[in-house]
Amino acid sequence: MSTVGNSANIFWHECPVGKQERQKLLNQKGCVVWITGLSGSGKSTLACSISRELHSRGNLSYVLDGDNLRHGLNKNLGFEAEDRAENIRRVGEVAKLFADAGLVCIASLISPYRKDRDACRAMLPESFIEVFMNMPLDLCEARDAKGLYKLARAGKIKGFTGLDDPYEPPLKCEIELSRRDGICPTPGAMAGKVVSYLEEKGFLETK
Ligand SMILES: Nc1ncnc2c1ncn2[C@@H]1O[C@H](COP(=O)(O)OS(=O)(=O)O)[C@@H](OP(=O)(O)O)[C@H]1O
Ligand SMILES: Nc1ncnc2c1ncn2[C@@H]1O[C@H](COP(=O)(O)OP(=O)(O)O)[C@@H](O)[C@H]1O
Repeated sequence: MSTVGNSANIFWHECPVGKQERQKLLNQKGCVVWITGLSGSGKSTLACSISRELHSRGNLSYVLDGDNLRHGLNKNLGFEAEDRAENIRRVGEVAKLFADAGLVCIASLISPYRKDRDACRAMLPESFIEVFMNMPLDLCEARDAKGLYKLARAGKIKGFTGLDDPYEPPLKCEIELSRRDGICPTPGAMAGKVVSYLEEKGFLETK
């Protein structure tokens, strides 16, 4: 019997079919690809490109997109630091479940605070791949695909990441994606780099 957080008198129940059996069935190893970066840096586009590439290779993946999850699981959270921290904690726990199911879980969230990302990493030793979308603020703002930078500049959105809210870039991540000679690689090229990394590390087969 244990107490975890506010849950007292709880018991962990083991099931006969575990992660190893699921991985053998899927011929892949569960892991979490965690994509972090500013709004407009290309996180969602990359996440979908990775998922498409994995699908074409016969690997099962699932995308957890910050924006999308805020329509349901995280609809009770705002953008204050503590809400962003809870957002990342919650998504980290869900991602861990997907990895335990044997999937390649692709999480794409701004996830601005290093300590929050590191807490997710600590939940997934040896199976957490942090991908930093290192695109400068001026590029993200020039894109402004959702018009949010314009609204933030006009004072209609307070605490917008990169403008009047912090973003702490990774100090040490598995993969850093950035422009080359001022040119942004295509989503396909970036997805290829991530998938090659997963292959090299043995996540895409168990046989
Ligand atoms: N204040 C503020 N700051 C940053 N982003 C904002 C904000 N308000 C709304 N949005 C929209 O929310 C998306 C980011 O949600 P996340 O869950 O990824 O954010 S976080 O990880 O909790 O910081 C983000 O989506 P992306 O552009 O895909 O990153 C925005 O569309
Ligand atoms: N590799 C890329 N090259 C050029 N434009 C891109 C690339 N990736 C994303 N974009 C564009 O940038 C904008 C933001 O992309 P998105 O994936 O929504 O970013 P985020 O999820 O980080 O907010 C979109 O208009 C998208 O088409």
